[in-house]
Amino acid sequence: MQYTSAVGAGKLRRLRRVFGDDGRSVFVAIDHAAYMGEGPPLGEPMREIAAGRPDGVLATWHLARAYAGEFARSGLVLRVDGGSSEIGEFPAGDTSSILYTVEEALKVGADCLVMLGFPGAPDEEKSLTRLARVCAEAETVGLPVMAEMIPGGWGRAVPWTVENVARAARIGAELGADIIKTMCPGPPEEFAAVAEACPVPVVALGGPKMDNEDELVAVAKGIVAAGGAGVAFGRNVWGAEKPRQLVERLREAVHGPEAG
Ligand SMILES: O=C[C@H](O)COP(=O)(O)O
Repeated sequence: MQYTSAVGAGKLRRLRRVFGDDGRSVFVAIDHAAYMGEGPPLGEPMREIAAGRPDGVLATWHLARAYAGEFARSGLVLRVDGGSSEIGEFPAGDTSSILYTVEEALKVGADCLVMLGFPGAPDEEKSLTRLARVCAEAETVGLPVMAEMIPGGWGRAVPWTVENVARAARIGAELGADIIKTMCPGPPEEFAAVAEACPVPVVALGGPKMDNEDELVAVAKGIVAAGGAGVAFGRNVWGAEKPRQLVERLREAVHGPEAG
């Protein structure tokens, strides 16, 4: 029998809570209302998402508490940065802080933490320092961290090139993150360069709502085919007419037919 440290075992168990046996995951992001303006509708739509059995949900403190029962079978990825309602997708300047300690996150049942990193932004040192500090602290209690890496462009006009997204993902991993969430820089095939460059699993974020669900499901399939570990979609799921069915379709796209 081979023993691992207690915190190592804790991290392993928590990572298993947010990934399937195949090492892939369908995360649903429901944390928008705290910092991105419009957020997911409460009540029945939340229960609908939960009924689709996402592998994990990216949630705020409130949603983690309010829907603890509904999402008990999905891993909880707690948003720990924020404190400004102007963070959005493209911050003019970094106004974010760390809101919760790792102990508080454990109390609410977090299996993982999520926070943003903006490498290549003019004030990148703020978010990258926060990320590194939280990763180091979370490591001491065996709590994984998902870094949402949004490249700022390193002074160039077009920030989301394949090279920049791959570089951003790698930076997140180097600073200590266990999972990277980042954008797909173009067609899903291009995610291969991002996944290959990164030593930890990378999942693709969703972005604004698409008109066609078939296309969204095809993107999820393409991400996995390109070596991505899955998807973390928000608006496209909670904005769907039938969120439960969409989560099931995404599960099938990411994990294969028996998972749907
Ligand atoms: O955690 C929040 C997400 O980054 C936003 O998700 P979304 O772009 O798929 O709506």
